[in-house]
Amino acid sequence: MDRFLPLLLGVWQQACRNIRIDASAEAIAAVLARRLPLDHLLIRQLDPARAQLAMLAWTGQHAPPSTAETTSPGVELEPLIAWCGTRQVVRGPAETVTRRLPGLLPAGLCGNILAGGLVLEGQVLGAAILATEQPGRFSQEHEPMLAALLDPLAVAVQNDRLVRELTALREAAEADRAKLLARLGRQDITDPIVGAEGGLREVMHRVELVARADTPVLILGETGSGKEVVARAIHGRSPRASGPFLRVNCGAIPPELADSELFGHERGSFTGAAAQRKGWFERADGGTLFLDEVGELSPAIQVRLLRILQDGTFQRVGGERQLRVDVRVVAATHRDLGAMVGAGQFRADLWYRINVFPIDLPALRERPQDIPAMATSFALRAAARLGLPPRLPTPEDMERLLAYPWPGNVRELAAVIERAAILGNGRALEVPTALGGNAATPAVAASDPATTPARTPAQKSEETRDDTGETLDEVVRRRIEAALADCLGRIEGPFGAARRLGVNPHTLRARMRRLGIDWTRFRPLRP
Ligand SMILES: Nc1ncnc2c1ncn2[C@@H]1O[C@H](COP(=O)(O)OP(=O)(O)OP(=O)(O)O)[C@@H](O)[C@H]1O
Repeated sequence: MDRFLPLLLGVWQQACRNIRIDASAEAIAAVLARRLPLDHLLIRQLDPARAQLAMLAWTGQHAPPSTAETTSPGVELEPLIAWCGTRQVVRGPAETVTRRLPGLLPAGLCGNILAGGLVLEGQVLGAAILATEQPGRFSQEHEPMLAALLDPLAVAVQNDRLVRELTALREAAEADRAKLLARLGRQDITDPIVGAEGGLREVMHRVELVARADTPVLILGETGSGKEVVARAIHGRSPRASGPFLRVNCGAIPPELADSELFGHERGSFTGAAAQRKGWFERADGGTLFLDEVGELSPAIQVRLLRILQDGTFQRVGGERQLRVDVRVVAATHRDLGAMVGAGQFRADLWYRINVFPIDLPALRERPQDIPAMATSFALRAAARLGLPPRLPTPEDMERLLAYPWPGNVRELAAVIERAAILGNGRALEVPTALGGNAATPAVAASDPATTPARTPAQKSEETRDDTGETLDEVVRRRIEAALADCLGRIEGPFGAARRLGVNPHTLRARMRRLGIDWTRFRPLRP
């Protein structure tokens, strides 16, 4: 073995330096040619599971134009796979080797052959074939030499295989991403921030200031005003941008699961904990964790959160080990956390910790100058998502949009524009119908919207009916119908009527049955 050491070292170096097999085969062949008679080095890949044999590399002057040759039909691969597994070296004229191991040599290869199987961690990968065009040039002393070289050659094949797998996975992930973005009508996963130069100028200034620091940020704003968009902007401009950005809706986690959701659990730590699970903090390691609706966390979780914010350590539920993560926390709430602290509902020490750098996000009605650009951007996005020709709001539409107080903020505006696009079906944007009669008249808009408390469309219909003399059932019917119209007939889910009305979907369905309300009437595209 010692006499092959310089050769072996040279081949290992080339196998490790070159990731793709065509490059490593060329480099290895050049090293081998200094010690061996060699015209061609061939690397064949064997896939025992699919019974496939393919040519990975073929070096030398008379290499074939393509190395894509695969198994000839009818070739029985079992004996070849078994031989590769033994890692024995064969030597002899091409015809003799072919008779002994059918399928090993590609058609057209003649001369003298030295070949051995490539195996890594017990898995048969393929075979390496050394060939000279003149007969009889390999001798017995070359056999142990090739046997010693089979390991680095197997590593070269494995590197190539792993790179191909990674490339295929990356391409599949990119294709999925492109497909999903096309369905969302976007070019990029991050939302373009409309209004960055307008109503959000001050917000974006604060985002730029804080992004590069690693301090916690607290974003304060009404529901749907764009708190997540701002949190993503902070992450995207921070040194953690290439790390994960994860959003947790603290209000949606059942209190009894909050501990395990945020910090993970060990296997068997409670009934149903069948396997170990990483919590949100661990999954966000190296990135940003966006704790939305942070005011909804229970007092017990607030204590644990304070600890992880103070020293970065935590324990999984049922675990004894102290774990450490490097996570930046961006929290958000639509609640008045200061008042909650005063009322004893939120820990003062946690509030000080997350309130280092608050960002106040104005409600949409406080920045009407952004509405035209947003409506246009959402109209284009809706058209792309729905596969319709782009239709933009008319000046009259803009007036209506500007007159409406947008209690649901940007999210509501996006939903109205999408509804308008669906209703218009590519001909126009049906903004008046999409606003569903809820749009404030210019007279209403003239009353100072900034001082008008946010009202849902359903709330507004409630206010006007007092003097109409409606029965209770009629009132309920009107509210349900208004919510269904707003939610395009959807009952369940985050954008469903049940959520909007604050009732359980089962309760809503039961009421609808009793009142004879047919949700299909509210679906925009009825067959
Ligand atoms: N400035 C903006 N430019 C473009 N789109 C925006 C902007 N602000 C918000 N949006 C869009 O409005 C919708 C709601 O935004 P986002 O989810 O960030 O609001 P939020 O305040 O986090 O809501 P919630 O309080 O319900 O968690 C999203 O679809 C988002 O893309």
